[in-house]
Parts: sequence; structure tokens; C-alpha cells
Amino acid sequence: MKREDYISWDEYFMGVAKLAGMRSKDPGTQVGACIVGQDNKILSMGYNGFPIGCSDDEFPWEREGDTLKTKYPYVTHSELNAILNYRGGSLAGAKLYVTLFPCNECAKAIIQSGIREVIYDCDKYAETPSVRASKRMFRAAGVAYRPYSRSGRTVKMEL
Ligand SMILES: O=c1ccn([C@H]2C[C@H](O)[C@@H](COP(=O)(O)O)O2)c(=O)[nH]1
Ligand SMILES: [Zn+2]
Repeated sequence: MKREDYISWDEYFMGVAKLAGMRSKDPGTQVGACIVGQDNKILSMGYNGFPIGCSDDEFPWEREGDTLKTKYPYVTHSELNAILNYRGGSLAGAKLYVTLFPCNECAKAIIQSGIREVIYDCDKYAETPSVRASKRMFRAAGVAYRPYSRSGRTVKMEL
């Protein structure tokens, strides 16, 4: 008889997104993304970090102060990294699991890549103009979005 306590597709893909986020060096918010094809196969993953060649030890991780001395102009967002990491052709019809609701810049890339559904965990910046703009663009472009429904399951892994 098969075992019954296996994880659901949503738990699997959000779990992979969370694991990807654990690679982030950002001391503030670690974001992970996992792109999934229509056949439930993982196509790509990403997390927030500086571009290739921009050292994690030399570029700033500050949130505040002189803009050029903060992380914001330099960090590549997890969703964009996941989209750019995909080398297989089209992402049309794919789903995106992401641990934080996408900002407006990521929303544009998501729409233009052909991703049709976004499943997100945290929405802590919901009231910002950026996220409000994302939701407006998703609605206009017909990209569905829904919150991930946490199951409460905890996973312990020895790594
Ligand atoms: O769509 C998004 C929005 C933000 N991120 C990244 C960018 C930063 O590294 C963090 C946010 O840091 P805060 O300290 O919470 O401002 O999240 C992303 O990957 N995708
Ligand atoms: Zn973004």
C-alpha cells in the first residue's frame, strides 16, 4: 500500500522556493522562486542576490542611507533570476512559486515571460505602491495570483 503522508504539489514547489531563498545573502529578506511547467516539472529556480561579478562581500547590504550605498540598486530579485536562469525556451503557461509577492519590476518580467499563475507566501509589502502596481498589472494581463495555503507541516532535514 502506498504511503499517505507524502507532500502535496504546492508544498513541494513552495518548499523548493523556500530552500532556494536560503541561498540568499540578504540579511533583511531572503526570497526564493521556483518556476513550474504545466506538467508539474520544475523549470528553474532563483533567489535574490547580486549579479555575477558583484561580490557579496564588497557590495552593500544596507537598507537605508545614500541610495548607492544600499542594496537596492544592485540586487537581482529572485523572480528575475529564476526567469533568466531558464535556458529551455518559452515559459508560456508556467507557474511561479515565490516566497514574497513580486514587486512591480518582477511583475513586468513575469507577464512578459508568459507565466500565467503566481503562488506567493508572504505579502508583507502589500500596501506599497510597487505591490499594488503588480496586482493591477497581473489582473490586467490575466495572470492569476493566489496565496500559498500553509499546511503547518514542518520538514526536518539533515544537510
Ligand atoms: O519582487 C521582489 C521584491 C524584493 N526582492 C528582494 C530584494 C531585496 O533583496 C529583498 C527585500 O529586502 P527588504 O530588506 O525587505 O527591503 O527582497 C525580491 O527578490 N523580489
Ligand atoms: Zn522584484
